[in-house]
Amino acid sequence: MSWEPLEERPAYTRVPRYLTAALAGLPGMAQARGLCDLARRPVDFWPAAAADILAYGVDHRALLAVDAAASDTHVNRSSIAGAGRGLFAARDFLDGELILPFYGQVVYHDLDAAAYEADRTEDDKRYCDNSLPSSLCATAQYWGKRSLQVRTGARFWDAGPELPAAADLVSVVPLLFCAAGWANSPQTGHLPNAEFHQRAEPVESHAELVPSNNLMLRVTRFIKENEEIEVCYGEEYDHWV
Ligand SMILES: C[S@@+](CC[C@H](N)C(=O)[O-])C[C@H]1O[C@@H](n2cnc3c(N)ncnc32)[C@H](O)[C@@H]1O
Repeated sequence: MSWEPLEERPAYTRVPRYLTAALAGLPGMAQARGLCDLARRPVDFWPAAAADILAYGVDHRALLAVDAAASDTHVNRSSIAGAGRGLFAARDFLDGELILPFYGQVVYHDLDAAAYEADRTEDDKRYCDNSLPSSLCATAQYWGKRSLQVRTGARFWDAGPELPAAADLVSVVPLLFCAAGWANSPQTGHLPNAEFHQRAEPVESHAELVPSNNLMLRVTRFIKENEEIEVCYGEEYDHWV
């Protein structure tokens, strides 16, 4: 199976090769067809393509496990009390290593405010591409909790004429199966062992998703096998709500 980008599309507008290749190994012809389709689409169309795949019955937790395993990590109960689940190293990682990509959907408005608007119905509070069935859409509150504010800078991001000009800082909601989206921040008094690293490569206009490999988790000090990977939500990426 070939996973080359569509004609005239830049290389980053693909599902990460390791992910598609691993997913393609899952059983079922329908899944395989769906995964091929996802791999061939530019990143802007992922939400719709992902919905198709999920509709075939792929469990997003299985995809998450595959995504994590492909980067020698796993998602498990956090070592931090009350923090839910977290991201763990499945092998030793050296200082400076790029661990795995953070990819997800860009949301151009204030998730925080939306989550607490009392007069909106539950349906209104769901955020998704129109093509996603509502059962697969996360609520604003869920997205708010898991979103990361990414400073794009004009040179990174030309939001396009139909989007708000203030796309300098956008909320990015990781896809359900993006393992990097499960990294916690260290407890007070503890030091992080990783950071977000944004590649200084311009992103094309109208990008609705942060492409894979644009934003990576990078090791900042030696991480031992089975240690939790913790990242400060920091000055650049300062707002896990
Ligand atoms: C990106 S999510 C990380 C995955 C999350 N632990 C989960 O199970 O969904 C960020 C959320 O994790 C929790 N969290 C992260 N770091 C934490 C910490 N040091 N202490 C307590 N909760 C934390 C907070 O609920 C935060 O909104």
